[in-house]
Amino acid sequence: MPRERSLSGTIPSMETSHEELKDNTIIIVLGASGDLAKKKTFPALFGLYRQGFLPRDVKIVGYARTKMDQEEFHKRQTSYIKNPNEEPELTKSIEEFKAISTYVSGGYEDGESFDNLNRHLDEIESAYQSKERNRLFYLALPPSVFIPVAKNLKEHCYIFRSGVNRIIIEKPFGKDTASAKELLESVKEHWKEDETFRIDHYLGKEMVKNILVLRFANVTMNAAWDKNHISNVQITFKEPFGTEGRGGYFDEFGIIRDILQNHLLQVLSILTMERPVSFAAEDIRDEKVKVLRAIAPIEQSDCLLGQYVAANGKPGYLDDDTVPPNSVCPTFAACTLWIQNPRWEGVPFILKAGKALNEAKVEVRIQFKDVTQGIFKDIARNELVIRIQPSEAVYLKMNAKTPGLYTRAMPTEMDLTYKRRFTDAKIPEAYEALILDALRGDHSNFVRHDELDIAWKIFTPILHWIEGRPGYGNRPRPVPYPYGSRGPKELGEFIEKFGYKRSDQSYAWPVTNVAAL
Ligand SMILES: NC(=O)C1=CN([C@@H]2O[C@H](COP(=O)(O)OP(=O)(O)OC[C@H]3O[C@@H](n4cnc5c(N)ncnc54)[C@H](OP(=O)(O)O)[C@@H]3O)[C@@H](O)[C@H]2O)C=CC1
Ligand SMILES: O=C1O[C@H](COP(=O)(O)O)[C@@H](O)[C@H](O)[C@H]1O
Repeated sequence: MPRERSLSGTIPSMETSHEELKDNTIIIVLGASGDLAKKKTFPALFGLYRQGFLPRDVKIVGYARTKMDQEEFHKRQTSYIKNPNEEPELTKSIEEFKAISTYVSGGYEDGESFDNLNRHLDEIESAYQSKERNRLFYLALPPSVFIPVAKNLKEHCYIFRSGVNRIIIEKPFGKDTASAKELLESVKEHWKEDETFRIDHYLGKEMVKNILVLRFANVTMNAAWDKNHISNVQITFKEPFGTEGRGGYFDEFGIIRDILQNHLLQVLSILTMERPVSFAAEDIRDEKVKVLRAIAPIEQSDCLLGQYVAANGKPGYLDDDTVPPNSVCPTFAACTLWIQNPRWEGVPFILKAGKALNEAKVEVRIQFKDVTQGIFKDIARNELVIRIQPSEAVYLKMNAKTPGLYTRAMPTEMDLTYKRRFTDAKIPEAYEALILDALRGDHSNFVRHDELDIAWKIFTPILHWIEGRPGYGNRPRPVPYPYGSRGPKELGEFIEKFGYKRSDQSYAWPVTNVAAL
């Protein structure tokens, strides 16, 4: 098994398996009756299967408590697969996908159910020509059963000889530093770090993966990537729908645990880490950990919390029957983080996320400092925007001379919109990319245990404050914002406080009519 050297030259304590699972592999999806499996896992598996990326003769086994026959399982398994017959040049059909998929029902706590699952797996494997057997377990399950399932899989379904076992775990990985530690330790009792793949699906998104290339493959970008050139950074997640139907789950977690502590912090770490020695998983993750360790726990005064209320015919958060009345759970949060290292000292990183907002958008907006005034006055700042979704794009807002017989600057942009630039490219779904990485044994885009620990240390104090734990000061009340709005009305002032300047010069995209200026 190859080992990688870390930056400091020492061998990391965890071993990293790069073995690609090619033959004799079963992918077992636990929680196969649930939402995640239906909406993300099975469509991603089908996407990989039809493009020929799954191991030869792969089999898929669904496992959950719900009792259903194979037909019902196949119906659910394929219910979110859009246009399965599109792209006829791809060889595999949805019928073939169903044919390689079977279902076993059983509980999560009792060993007997897992013995039953194991018998089913043994039966599939009895047809193999060689001794090698590989099992990839995907836990599409609520965290309350992670520990018993990880234990039962190890005790009842693990292959001890001639094969590779891997386990994929979905967030949330705990609720604060202490609970995450407990969860990590319990899973570690049964599964080694190199067998464990902790998914943060934002790490599988094309534009998030692009950040390292944009930064380190371009001298121009890299040269301006520090406190001397950058004034402030916003990493924004906006969803145009509320928590309707999911309020019970959401209320226990809130927007900070749902989005900021994992997805946005991961983006931040890639955006700000130093150049890794190589693209090897441990080199990348070592650098991410280093920068995360330089971030101080978030201050209460650096937070703006909101909760949506009914507007435009849409219900408020508290109108959901599954939400406790008077809940003060934030559905919007903006939190400013500070990195205490020589590159980033003094640059505010504003992480903001909200449900029930005016649009669907995830982007990174890097605002550069003012140019020297004198020959220019009130000129717009440069902004580099990396739009993660929808419609992947990178654009640099920059000033140019207004065409014609004027000497006047105007805001315009250099625009790399993916669908225009790469007309025939198929951008993979995040889950497709990550499941393929797990099959290849590549941990680069998965969360290492120490990353997680530091991520929780940054957020735990404000989470305890929001929960009203003793010793954290007065419990905050989120400010209301209307469903479908940009968020709390206080947001503009909050962002300005950290240096963001909204240009009042007219900016028109995609076309500027000079005659109308
Ligand atoms: N390749 C492409 O597709 C390109 C597209 N464009 C388009 O051009 C338009 C302008 O681009 P851009 O300047 O980047 O984006 P926006 O004008 O949408 O947003 C700029 C910033 O201002 C904030 N903002 C937006 N509306 C308000 C408001 N009413 N009051 C206060 N703050 C506000 C936004 O915050 P928040 O998001 O939190 O509301 C964001 O931080 C956009 O529609 C963009 O999509 C431009 C260049 C290239
Ligand atoms: O993890 C989560 O992410 C989704 C948003 O994912 P995206 O890929 O559609 O951007 C969010 O809706 C959900 O609340 C959260 O748990």
